[in-house]
Amino acid sequence: MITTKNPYTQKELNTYHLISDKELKQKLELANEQFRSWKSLQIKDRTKLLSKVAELLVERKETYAKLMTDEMGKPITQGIAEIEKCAWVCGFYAKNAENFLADQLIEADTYESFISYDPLGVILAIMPWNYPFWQVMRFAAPTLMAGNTALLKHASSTTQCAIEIEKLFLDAGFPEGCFQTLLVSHQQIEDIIGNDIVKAVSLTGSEAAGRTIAEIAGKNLKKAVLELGGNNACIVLKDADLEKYMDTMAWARMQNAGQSCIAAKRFIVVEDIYHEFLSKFKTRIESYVVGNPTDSKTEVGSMASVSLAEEVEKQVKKSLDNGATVLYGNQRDQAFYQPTIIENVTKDMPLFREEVFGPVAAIIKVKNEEEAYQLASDTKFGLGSMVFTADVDKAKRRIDQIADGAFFINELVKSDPRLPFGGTNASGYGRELSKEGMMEFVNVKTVYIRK
Ligand SMILES: O=CCCC(=O)O
Repeated sequence: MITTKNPYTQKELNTYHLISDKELKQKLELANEQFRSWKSLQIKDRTKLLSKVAELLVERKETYAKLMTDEMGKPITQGIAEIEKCAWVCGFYAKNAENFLADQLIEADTYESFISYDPLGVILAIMPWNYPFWQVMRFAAPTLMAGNTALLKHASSTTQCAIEIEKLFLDAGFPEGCFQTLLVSHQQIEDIIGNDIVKAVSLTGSEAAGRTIAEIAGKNLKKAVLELGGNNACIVLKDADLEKYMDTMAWARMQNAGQSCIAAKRFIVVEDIYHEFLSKFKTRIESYVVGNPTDSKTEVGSMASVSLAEEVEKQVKKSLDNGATVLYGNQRDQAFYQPTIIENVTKDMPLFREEVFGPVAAIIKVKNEEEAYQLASDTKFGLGSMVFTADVDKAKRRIDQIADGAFFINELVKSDPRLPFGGTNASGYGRELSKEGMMEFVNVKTVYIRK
């Protein structure tokens, strides 16, 4: 049984029953059966359906945003923006899928040779609560367009979002079984991955979840794409344009109440600009409208649950016990955590070492640029890094030293349907979005013809 709760009001929302093993078997068989006809459909027909999904998303954006606000506390305006981004990713793959999937001729020592991109079959997605629509749609759009069918195990706290997403595909005209939401237990997930019908798994979630799913997938020789946690550094060099980029830097941490894998978690600031940065950063953080996520003026709402906020509180407390200091904020009321700035953070503290999934900016002062880059990469995670500097050419010379999946100069790390998205090391492997993301769940088949 799943019970959902509004994190801001603490009111219970709904209860749901998990499906039985027998129902699960039927759903898996339906997905497999549908795969046979779905993969044979002309790509043009598949893309028409995805364009319809994009249309419905735009039509229903207020309803879906309200649902996210209720289930996980996302401010309503950020929910609307999330749904618009979902429509964008659907439009992007509707436009580009045919081109991405076209046979690729490769000259070899024969009459004809080429690569053909075939779907794999039924793909399982395990998705988290922080971007309940976006993370599902960025998986589903390329995966379905490639001719696969999809199963979704969503975070239980966003169960109604999961149900609505299945309905969205059906309403757009996708045949039954193309996209199904599964309300299942952890034990059932293991059975699903082990089932011969399921060919691969995509997980967006924590490092711990990644290790578990990778182990199950590995044992069953199933491909996995893992998009896990991050501990992105935001490097601020002495020539950074603070006037121009302060909003971007602050938002890099506070978007979605800090609950983003790609948020700027560690601000590494060179001493020459430290005081100016901190004073401007504090002014910006103080100015955020916080509180009720249903209010269209709210910028930082509630976190997604009391336990998540308590976890952040513990990480902050341990860091304060070790010498860090509060510059601003650090009040918690149930699931609401005030935007917070913590100074004097050092390498040994949870605020430096661990992923902090809430609205807390850790500030680290360094002597120079060299030390800044060195500390930025001193993490087991590898989702992305960002640097703010006027000398873009110099920053570009650092590209090959950044072992992350992304390096953004004068911009916050963000996802974009046109660009690959994913991490290295403890942030996982594989890519989502762009052509690369679509290629994760296809059979890259060599065709070789003699005549
Ligand atoms: O938590 C992951 C970040 C989601 C995104 O912005 O694409």
